[in-house]
Amino acid sequence: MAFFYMKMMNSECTHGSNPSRLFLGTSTPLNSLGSNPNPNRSPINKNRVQIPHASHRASSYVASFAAFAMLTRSVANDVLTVGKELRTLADEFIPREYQDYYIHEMKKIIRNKDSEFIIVIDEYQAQSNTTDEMYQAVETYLGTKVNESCIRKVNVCKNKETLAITMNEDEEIIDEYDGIQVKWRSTTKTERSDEIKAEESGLKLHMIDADYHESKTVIIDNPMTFKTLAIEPELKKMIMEDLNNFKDGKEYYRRIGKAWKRGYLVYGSSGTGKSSLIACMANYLNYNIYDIDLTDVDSDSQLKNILLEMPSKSILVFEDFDQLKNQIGEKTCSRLFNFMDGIWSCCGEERIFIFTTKSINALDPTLLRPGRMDMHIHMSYCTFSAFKQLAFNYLELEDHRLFKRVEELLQSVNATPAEVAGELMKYKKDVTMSLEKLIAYLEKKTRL
Ligand SMILES: Nc1ncnc2c1ncn2[C@@H]1O[C@H](COP(=O)(O)OP(=O)(O)OP(=O)(O)O)[C@@H](O)[C@H]1O
Repeated sequence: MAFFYMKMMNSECTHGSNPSRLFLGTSTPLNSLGSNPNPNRSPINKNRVQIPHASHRASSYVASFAAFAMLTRSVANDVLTVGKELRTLADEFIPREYQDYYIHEMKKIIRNKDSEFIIVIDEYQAQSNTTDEMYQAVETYLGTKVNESCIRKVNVCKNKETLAITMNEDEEIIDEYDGIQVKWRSTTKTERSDEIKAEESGLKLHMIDADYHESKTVIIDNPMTFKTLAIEPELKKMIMEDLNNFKDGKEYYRRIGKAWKRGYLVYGSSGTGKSSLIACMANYLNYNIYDIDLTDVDSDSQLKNILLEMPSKSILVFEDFDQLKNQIGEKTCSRLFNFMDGIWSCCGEERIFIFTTKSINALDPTLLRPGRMDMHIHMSYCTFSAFKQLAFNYLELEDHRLFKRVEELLQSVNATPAEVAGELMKYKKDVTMSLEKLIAYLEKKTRL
């Protein structure tokens, strides 16, 4: 078994010149200790585990590492008794708030027989921009293991009057813990930094399953912005102001003692732009969208793990919640609400929850309870001002003699923005023809 300790540039961080990230991983399937690992397989692409950021003293983490090695060994020795072993060892060694997390991860690894995995430890905590204690603990520990014959970097820690000797790049350290040989490696080469660059290049939709594997990540090319979204201008203004207040609200939320999160209920018929609004919000805030599959969630800790795994600056979407609720059942639903309202909601910051539904009447009143959803957004059928926005988007048209007729028709017929956009797109080279076709379409609807 080998652990990898990788140091790498982290373009997410804004601190100093070389913020780092540690990777601690196995290169051997845990259930087959002693078998030959494939040296060509990079551990970077395997199960990735982001350690929840620290609030404990460094010594807890050293204990966690020790426990981790023991857990790994117990898994390798006896898979059948692993559940019990994990719980006992976790009780003994792992800080309480991380126990479920560790156990969940270990079980995941065991289920996946050919598993390799990595634990990622960032040098800086994303939310508070302070140095991560676990990172420091490992770095200090490795400082005692380095090969003294090498010339190396010595860090003088401000305020601490201590010298920290750190590993050189690409240096390997063979270590042993309780009979298990481990290898630490430090490197600046980073597949992860390429990944991060890719992440930064577009709006991403992450689909997370109940085992909170990030099962699929799709880069969505949805350029919808508040400039192009066709809704009533007052509503647009209200949503944008709300998002601005939320984004700048760190101090405010802290002062009033509330978790820095916001819930939106977006409702309206199919084609009124609910998904477009979500894409628009994500583009505006530069957040990623997480589409979470809750159908297989069957315990509190599983749900907690999924939700705690969500990074800050994320939008968690529960689409067609009335239907989803039928699939996931009452229990999961109330677990979700409890999470959102309860103490756990304070873990993680800058999170937006969006629930959508085609019919607000089909929703459980508990979701509509005051204080649960901060804002209810009704996506209406196409109004005249929404039509003008669509005409501008699709035909670059600000005014036309046929607008009057379209306005009259939209007052008496329910047409969604998607329907109107569809008609406008058909003859985009001839604007008059395009409007005439739209008018014919709306007139036909009035007769239905
Ligand atoms: N308000 C809108 N502004 C601009 N374009 C819109 C709007 N509503 C719908 N569209 C257009 O119609 C398409 C479909 O809309 P969208 O998927 O956002 O509707 P929806 O309400 O989420 O529908 P569903 O409930 O069926 O998922 C969008 O890709 C967009 O091109």
